[in-house]
Amino acid sequence: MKIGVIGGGAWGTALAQVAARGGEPVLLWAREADVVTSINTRRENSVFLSGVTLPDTIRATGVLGDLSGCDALLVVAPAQHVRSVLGEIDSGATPLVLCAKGIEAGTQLLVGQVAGQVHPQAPIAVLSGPTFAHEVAAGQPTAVTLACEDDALGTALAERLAGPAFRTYASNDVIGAEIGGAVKNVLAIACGVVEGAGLGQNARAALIARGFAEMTRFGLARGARAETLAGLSGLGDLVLTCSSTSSRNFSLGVGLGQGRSASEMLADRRTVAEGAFTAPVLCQAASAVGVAMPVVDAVCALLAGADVREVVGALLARPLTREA
Ligand SMILES: NC(=O)C1=CN([C@@H]2O[C@H](COP(=O)(O)OP(=O)(O)OC[C@H]3O[C@@H](n4cnc5c(N)ncnc54)[C@H](O)[C@@H]3O)[C@@H](O)[C@H]2O)C=CC1
Ligand SMILES: O=C(CO)COP(=O)(O)O
Repeated sequence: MKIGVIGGGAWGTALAQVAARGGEPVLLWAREADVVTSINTRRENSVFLSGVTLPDTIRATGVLGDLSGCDALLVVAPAQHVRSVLGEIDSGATPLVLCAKGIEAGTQLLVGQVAGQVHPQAPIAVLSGPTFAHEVAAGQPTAVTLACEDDALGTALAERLAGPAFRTYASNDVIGAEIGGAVKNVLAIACGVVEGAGLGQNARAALIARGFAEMTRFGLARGARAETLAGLSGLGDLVLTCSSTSSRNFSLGVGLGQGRSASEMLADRRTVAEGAFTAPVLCQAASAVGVAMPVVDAVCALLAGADVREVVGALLARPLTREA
């Protein structure tokens, strides 16, 4: 199965390396000419994943049409750009494996649903889980969910991408796998705020648990299965990104907690903090299905410039309620 990768950021590059581990050729499309040059001439993506030597079997291209001979495409562009990038490629019925984590602004669609609209003939799969790109690239043990409604295709993809230190768990809950990854990015911002504002470890643990309750309520309302949300792509990824400054979303939250403005921190950065884009869409999507997400609402308020102490005070002052 020849794999193509759409997106030459840190995660697309690490996944190209995963796919190339058995010696198979992998073609990676990158939007930036300097990324294409860096990979093809220096065997390194010095822009988004510096310090990692890539094998000769990974070739980069700036031409999306070059991917047309691939048997499956990993889609690793940021969530808000998936529609436009996929719109530029004529991949027919080639399976698309969505690896971005987010909800599209305007439509409130998960990226797999966006891909299904743009390429109705293509089988859709989702790869998601607790996966910092630099750890995967370093060959450190990692496990992911590979979700696909077509069990045979899902199993084939899971086997193709698995490696000695990269375990893939097959699932057919595509929506569940996507919702975990999208929602945890917003909750990671909240946990970063706790860190930045010095609110303590009790608060962070409470946010992870109550955030997981919000993820579960929203996920069930959108058709996810509870066991998927409690698995690698949900709770697993939530715990990872809510406890590490390696997470861009957590780090953005740390800055917010220290009183910095989101727009200042997001201006001019080349790397993506998906939670900042997902948060406002998630607030609307939750309200559309009648689900309360107070932590997500608080993140939206902070991203819009509200005062940290006031937002935290308002969260704590809500009427007492039952846990479940
Ligand atoms: N970095 C990580 O550890 C992981 C990232 N992800 C997800 O993978 C997706 C991609 O993230 P990264 O590879 O980390 O990105 P990155 O932050 O390393 O790089 C930014 C990416 O955004 C792309 N980009 C910027 N503007 C664009 C535009 N107008 N159109 C198309 N692409 C554009 C760049 O080409 C580049 O590929 C995100 O949804 C992220 O949540 C998932 C798991 C792990
Ligand atoms: O999704 C990730 C790890 O699973 C990466 O998290 P950040 O985008 O917050 O860095």
